[in-house]
Amino acid sequence: MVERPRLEADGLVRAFDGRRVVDDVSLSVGAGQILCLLGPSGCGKSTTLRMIAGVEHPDAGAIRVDGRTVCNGIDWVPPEARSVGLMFQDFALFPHLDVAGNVAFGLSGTKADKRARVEELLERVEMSDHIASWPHELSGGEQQRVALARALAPRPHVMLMDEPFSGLDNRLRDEIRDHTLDLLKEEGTAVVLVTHEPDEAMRMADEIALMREGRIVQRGAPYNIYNAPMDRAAAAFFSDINVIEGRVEGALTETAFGQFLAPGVPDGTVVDIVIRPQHLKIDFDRQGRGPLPTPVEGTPARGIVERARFMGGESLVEFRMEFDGSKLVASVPQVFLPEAGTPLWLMIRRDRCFVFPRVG
Ligand SMILES: Nc1ncnc2c1ncn2[C@@H]1O[C@H](COP(=O)(O)OP(=O)(O)OP(=O)(O)O)[C@@H](O)[C@H]1O
Repeated sequence: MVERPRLEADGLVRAFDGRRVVDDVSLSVGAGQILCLLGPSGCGKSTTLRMIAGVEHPDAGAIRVDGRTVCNGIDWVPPEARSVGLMFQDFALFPHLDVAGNVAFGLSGTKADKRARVEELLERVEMSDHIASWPHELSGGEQQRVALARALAPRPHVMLMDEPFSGLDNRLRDEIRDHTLDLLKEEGTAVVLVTHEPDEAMRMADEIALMREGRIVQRGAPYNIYNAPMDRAAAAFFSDINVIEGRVEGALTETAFGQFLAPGVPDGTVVDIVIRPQHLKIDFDRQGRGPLPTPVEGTPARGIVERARFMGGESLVEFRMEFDGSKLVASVPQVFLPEAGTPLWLMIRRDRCFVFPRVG
């Protein structure tokens, strides 16, 4: 039997001043699954989350938690009765309650039951030593861990998180993210996480839903979204990109790097051939001679190094291409800092580039 999703939303719409900021958004999340709503500022991520939480009324659409309708234009279940936990960046702890009091806040049952759940969760977020501390005595990361324990304490079926880690410094953020991920998986909570950071989505998500102007424009596993973006903007959202212009003739585009396939694209269409810096291959050892063309890597083209920078995990080398003076950037996963003015041959992995008809 197929397990029913814990959270389902169908056709959510929300307009402000006649403008649809959420426009027909549907999603479903299973137990222990993390869905990331990813997109630029203002694309409607938070409004979607707020509708699921029940603090914003949709103009249209339905929401179900474990198959129970919590909102559909007729029925309305208030936020506190939806079995939905919330964790936001500025979701502060109650300053007048100690750590135990904060985590116990939403719990019902006997005093002993509540105490047991508080202790269990604090142990899992490694905050047992702080059970009697006050919020102001904790660091930002510690407060975040208590907030996570508090949100999970009532065993919500669905957890909604809006940029929950953005207030933390980098090192702490990675640690807390991993911790949070483990805990959410263990609890089997269905999670919707809102973020505008692709790195965060790649790290946390089982599925990414890419949003743009109120709509989900692409969804899939992080690997698929990264490796098969729907258009140039989707590719550019995840990393810097290089773009080579081409014009289609007979389902092919002729460029200085050889031919690229453009199946189904009408003749005369201008296309963008998009390639990420790590897939632009530098041919290191040719003493001025380019390598022979291959079916996978096409024809080599020569560029002159303009600048090379070491970024820690990679070197970024900027080239001015001889064929048209355009700029291309290659990423090399090691220290590689050629002098400005050095000519080098570049090749493009055919299986790593995307060909999109140019928009606008
Ligand atoms: N209560 C409101 N009244 C009017 N406009 C609103 C209201 N809430 C949100 N908006 C507008 O709706 C659009 C979407 O906002 P939303 O907060 O959902 O975007 P977001 O993708 O979460 O952005 P961010 O990452 O910046 O939080 C924005 O243009 C915002 O100004």
